[in-house]
Amino acid sequence: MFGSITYPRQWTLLILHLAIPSALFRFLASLFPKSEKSPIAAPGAVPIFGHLDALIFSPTKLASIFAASPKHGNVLRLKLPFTELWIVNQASQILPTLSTPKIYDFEPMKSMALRNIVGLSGAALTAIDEDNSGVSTKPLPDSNIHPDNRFNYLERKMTQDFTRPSSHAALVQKFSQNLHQWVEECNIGEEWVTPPDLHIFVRDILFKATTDAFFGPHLLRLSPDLVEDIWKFDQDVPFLAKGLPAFLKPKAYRARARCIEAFRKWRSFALKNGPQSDTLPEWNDIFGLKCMKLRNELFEKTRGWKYDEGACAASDLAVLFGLTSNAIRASFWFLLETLQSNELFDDASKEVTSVATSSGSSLHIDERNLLRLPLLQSIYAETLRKYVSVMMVRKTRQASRLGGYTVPIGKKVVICNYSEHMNEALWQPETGNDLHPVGQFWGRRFLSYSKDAPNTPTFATENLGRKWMPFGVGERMCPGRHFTKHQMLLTFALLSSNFDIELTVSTGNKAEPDMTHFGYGTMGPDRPMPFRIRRKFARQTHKDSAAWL
Ligand code: HEM
Repeated sequence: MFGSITYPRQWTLLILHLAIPSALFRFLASLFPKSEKSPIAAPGAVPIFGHLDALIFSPTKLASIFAASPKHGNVLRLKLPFTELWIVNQASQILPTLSTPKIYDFEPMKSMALRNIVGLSGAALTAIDEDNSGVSTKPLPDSNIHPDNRFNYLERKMTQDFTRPSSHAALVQKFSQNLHQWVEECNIGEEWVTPPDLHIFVRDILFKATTDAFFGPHLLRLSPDLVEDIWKFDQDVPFLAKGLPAFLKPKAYRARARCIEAFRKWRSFALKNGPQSDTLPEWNDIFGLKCMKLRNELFEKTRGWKYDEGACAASDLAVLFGLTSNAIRASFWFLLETLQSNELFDDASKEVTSVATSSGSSLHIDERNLLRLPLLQSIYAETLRKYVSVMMVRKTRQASRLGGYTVPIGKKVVICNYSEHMNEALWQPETGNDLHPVGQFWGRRFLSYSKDAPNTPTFATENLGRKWMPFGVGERMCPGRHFTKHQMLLTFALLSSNFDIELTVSTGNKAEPDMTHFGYGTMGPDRPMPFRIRRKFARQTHKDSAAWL
């Protein structure tokens, strides 16, 4: 109905509408002296609008503000016309902030994300907002919520059931089985074929393998277009997250509505045909992982959720988004970066060979040992260091001391892993001449060489938690991190050992991160990466040991 607003005049009106009252408020506030010292403003603020331009229109500028911020202090202010966020840098401030949920609360931010990104509203959202008991087993001290109404705690507990060892084992086993099946059955033969983009290629394989493993095969069977719609929705998540009105970008809202509809369809099918909870296996092909059924049982018990199929479907969409968005892009970057260096690719392939055997007609990878390979782990860690940027936002539940300042109640603080990941001072290599600036990918950055065994490096984990934080830190640290690592390493292992893959891009035409996703997780590539691919060996001919790799 409406076209997306891209006209400068309309944007200007919108901004003035937002900015003038707040500028007036700031002027009045400035007449009264402040008693507390505030942190200095982050670089790049302009009069009246502060950092609004960077936050809304210029993610590249925002990225440089975060990258430069550690030089200016541990705590800085990101100024907006009507509010401000405090940026928190350096492990000494970040770790306590993210590990003290009774002061730094994630729930209001999660509620805002669910409202803006997946469109949750009404009584379902109220159940989230009214629960101030936190997500630990023990409710927060100032909460008087009845244990049965601790929706946020219970929903998180049911969802994170997928991290229980036997549930995780079922997930990775299904994922691995799906990926092996794709390798066996895809129509890539021994002649070169030339798909137009490595990212789309990897994305499509992994999306199906992962989604079928988590939700069972019926979600995509009932709604095959979800394979496309999810990425249209994903592309516009940064727009949706800002809570701007629908008429500015109707296509974003339409893609989201189609994704939610796909979950409605699946839920109606699964609820009719799924197993009862007293006989719940770890995985079944109707509901997928047990956690999806457990979540649904909670929805059925909770006021505001019980009869709201739209809310349940929207919440399931949030799970799919968390499951696929970041990890799949990261798997693509892992493969791309390794393909871009012959030396790195050869060494990484040798490592894969060391844990591979052929059994009958198919390749067997010892996945447990795959996850321990030092170079592969280093490439995985470097991929996440370079390509993940997540803004972790918290709201203070009470006043507190932070980096020498008093942070008042109700203040939003933001931690972005990118500030640490791009802080040159933290990432100097041990060997002085061998410099690898933080802006460049260096697959061996996380290897440690000992004097006794200089040719057998290990994966360096010392002090890692103080500077490498793609999955966050503390209570809300990502529960999908183990699956992500499994996915990234296995994808590389299976693709590199079964296929010859060559990039066909012209020299210098290297994909860079698409900064429109800055702050929202793993950034995608900013351009297509054409390539060619052929099967290494004819199907059904893997007879002997891994010598053919
Ligand atoms: C490269 C891959 C991934 C990255 C970089 C990533 C990053 C993160 C980060 C930084 C957080 C914490 C946010 C905060 O503290 O504000 C988080 C939370 C979360 N992630 Fe991931 N994630 C990835 C993959 C996954 C996967 C595969 C899943 C599987 C479902 C997942 C599910 C979740 C969930 C459910 C939470 C919320 C945890 C809670 O409420 O306590 N993530 N993720």
